[in-house]
Amino acid sequence: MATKAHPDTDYTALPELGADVFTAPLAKPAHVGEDWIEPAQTDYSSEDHQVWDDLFKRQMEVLPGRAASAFLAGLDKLDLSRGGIPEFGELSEELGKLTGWSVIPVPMLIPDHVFFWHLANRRFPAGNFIRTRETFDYIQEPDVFHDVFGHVPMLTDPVFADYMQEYGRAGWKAMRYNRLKSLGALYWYTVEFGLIEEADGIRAYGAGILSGPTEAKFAVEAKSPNRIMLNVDRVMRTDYVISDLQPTYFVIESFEDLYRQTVERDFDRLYRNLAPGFTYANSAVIDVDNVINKGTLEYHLRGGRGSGAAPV
Ligand SMILES: C[C@H](O)[C@H](O)[C@H]1CNc2nc(N)[nH]c(=O)c2N1
Ligand SMILES: N[C@@H](Cc1ccccc1)C(=O)O
Ligand SMILES: [Fe+2]
Repeated sequence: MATKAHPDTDYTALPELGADVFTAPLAKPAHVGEDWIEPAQTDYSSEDHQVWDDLFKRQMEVLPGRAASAFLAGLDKLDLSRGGIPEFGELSEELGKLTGWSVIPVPMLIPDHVFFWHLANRRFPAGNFIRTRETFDYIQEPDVFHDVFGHVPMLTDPVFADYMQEYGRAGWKAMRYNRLKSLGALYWYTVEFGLIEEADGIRAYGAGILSGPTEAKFAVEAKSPNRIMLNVDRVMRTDYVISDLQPTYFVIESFEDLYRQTVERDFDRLYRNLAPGFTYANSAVIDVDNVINKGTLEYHLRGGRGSGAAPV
């Protein structure tokens, strides 16, 4: 009989789901296996590569002075400015030398437990496809530009790289406590939309901020959003929107501080005390908050995306 991996201690084999570790199934395309890895990266057209180059150029016009230094250093270390959609094999080779991570192609959003399993093994699942000109400004599904440009440079930072692996390891426990949404909020407010205090001011390290020009400006310098120091107990109770700019961003002092607040703390007690849903609205400022600046929320009060409100 095949031995079954124990989700909290053995990260080598994909654990089987059961009544205690359950996530909603996603329709798996027939050409991928249980690991959801694409047999090969897409054979991109020259237009696909051109879309990448244009997205890259647009980001480089806004990121200096707004992106975290770890991110900009990562772009450099991986030579991501050389043009065209990176080949994942070559990219993994370079990244592997730096922090032991690799990048694997996946077709779309993959099930939570598979996503966690890859992260726990220092494999970053990246969307294979690239957006088109029609969806140039905004897509909801993560494509290769969001995943590779936005996430992969941060994986060159040794502390952040460890945090990502530990996040993957943390997933199954959260599932057993039925608190995946709470852990998901932590991912959202750090990995996707995190800000960091640097000597020259606040900078972005979250991939959702760094992969688009509007949010890069909005998150770092607009008057609308709240900017609050990260507090894990608070963030894991906070709702989030996936379809618009964030009303609130959470700020870390350093990646070491993020690591201390999360990896070096046992979440069991926290999970036991968390309500199954969210307690705080994504625009709320509450008593315990260490507020850097309280936003006007003007953008959201005017109706947000689709209303024509300026992201100010
Ligand atoms: C909560 C969980 O970490 C998150 O929703 C996962 C699920 N599956 C994913 N799948 C892909 N391809 N990319 C992602 O960022 C995620 N995120
Ligand atoms: N230390 C957390 C795990 C964790 C690591 C990294 C990020 C988030 C959570 C736990 O005991 O569950
Ligand atoms: Fe992402």
